[in-house]
Amino acid sequence: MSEPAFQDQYPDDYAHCYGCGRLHAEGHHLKSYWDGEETVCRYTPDPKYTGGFPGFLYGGMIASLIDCHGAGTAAAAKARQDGKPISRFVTASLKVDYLAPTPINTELEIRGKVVEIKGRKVIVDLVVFAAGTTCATGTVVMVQLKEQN
Ligand SMILES: CCCCCCCCCCCCCCCC(=O)SCCNC(=O)CCNC(=O)[C@H](O)C(C)(C)COP(=O)(O)OP(=O)(O)OC[C@H]1O[C@@H](n2cnc3c(N)ncnc32)[C@H](O)[C@@H]1OP(=O)(O)O
Repeated sequence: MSEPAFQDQYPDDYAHCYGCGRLHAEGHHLKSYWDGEETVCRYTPDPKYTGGFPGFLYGGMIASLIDCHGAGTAAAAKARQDGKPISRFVTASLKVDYLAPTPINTELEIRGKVVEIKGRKVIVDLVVFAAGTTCATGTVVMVQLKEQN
């Protein structure tokens, strides 16, 4: 992973996201990278993000992981296709299926796969793994900001 994370390539004006903006003082600072044709993001949730009972992550945080890694994946895929620097995408649609409880204090692996790039729209499928178990899957529709096109 010698290339900078996708999020570390966002222009400064677009790097303030709570989930993944490098310039957000209190955010999660998620980092996404290429891994062959897929993308990967690793994150170990803190117990303060506990869900309904101890030891497990709350669903909103899982959605955030899918959302922000999906946005990074869309931006990187569009940049790679067009041979241009990374630009900023926003979430138009976010779907999550929760398949198994997701532990905290365990490194999670979020993997992304591009389904479609059409104009400013990129669709990405995502999977959240914990110690080899598939905990959640998701699909996002990301749209490139017009001023970034
Ligand atoms: C980052 C900070 C920037 C700040 C400086 C700039 C400000 C500029 C405001 C941007 C807002 C930022 C918000 C904060 C960033 C988040 O926190 S991201 C999480 C929350 N997301 C949002 O708040 C996004 C709110 N939604 C929107 O702004 C607009 O609906 C969108 C998503 C930009 C799309 O609008 P649009 O650019 O007019 O795109 P549009 O031509 O309608 O659609 C493009 C394609 O996407 C498809 N599409 C659109 N919506 C959907 C949907 N819901 N489901 C499925 N497909 C869809 C369309 O069908 C179309 O597909 P094709 O026909 O080409 O196949």
